Amino acid sequence: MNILDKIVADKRKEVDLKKSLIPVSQLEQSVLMDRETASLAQALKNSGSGIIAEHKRRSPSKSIINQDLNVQDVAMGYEKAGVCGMSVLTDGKYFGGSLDDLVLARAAVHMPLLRKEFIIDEYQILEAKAYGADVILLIAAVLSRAEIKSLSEAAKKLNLDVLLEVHNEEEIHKSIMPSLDMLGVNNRNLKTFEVSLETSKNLSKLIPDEFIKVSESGISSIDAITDLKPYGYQGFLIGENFMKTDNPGQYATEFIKTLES
Ligand SMILES: O=C(O)c1ccccc1NCC(=O)[C@H](O)[C@H](O)COP(=O)(O)O
Repeated sequence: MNILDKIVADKRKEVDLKKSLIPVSQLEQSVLMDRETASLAQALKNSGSGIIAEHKRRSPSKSIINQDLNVQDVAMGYEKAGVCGMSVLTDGKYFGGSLDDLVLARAAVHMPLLRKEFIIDEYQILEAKAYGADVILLIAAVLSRAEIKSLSEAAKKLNLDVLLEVHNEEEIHKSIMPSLDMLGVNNRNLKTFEVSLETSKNLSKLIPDEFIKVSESGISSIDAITDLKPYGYQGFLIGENFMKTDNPGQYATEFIKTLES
């Protein structure tokens, strides 16, 4: 069983339990359900840097990255740096995140927030909205075309943007549909955890122009971004490179300043 299959098997149990503890009717009472969402796709279109900065305490590939930071400080630092949006990992078991992280970030900033989660059920999309997200992630490797359609359409009904993540050509062909806003190519091989920007480069030509292209994982330098831009990428999701520092917001500020100079 690969890591994604393991994560998803655990997630199914978690979602079933949560559905019995917190019914949909309770999620629907969140004051954040009526909040006007901000579009990450639009922010990326209008941006020179295209940075989406992630809050990530640990990961299956790197174990501990940084457990000493306050998510609100990180969010405010990223917003001040001028990133287009923030990705908040909400999985607890493998990434040390939570929905509390999402709602705390929401309380601290106005920029678009992506709920970075392994979404397999519409319930998690309602949770995303109820806890302050503007964007959800769908991972093609763990969903059928019919699931991608129903989940992305459910997100659009809540005015959430949809970022669909792919790892290969087959996943792109399976997934293309109008209810997606952004196509993210993940550079991390989930069997070996190796990262290669060649994945983004090779798959770029298969992504239709109407979708904003995002390159995800393993981006650790300005050169990487300069290298990817000619392939049509307008978004760059960066986690570990920012989070391994003592002050991710300050680091992101310097990074964006250099990128835009
Ligand atoms: O990061 C991992 O080890 C990982 C393992 C299994 C599934 C997903 C994983 N990461 C989620 C992400 O997509 C990344 O956190 C995100 O793209 C940022 O990557 P990085 O800049 O390399 O931290």
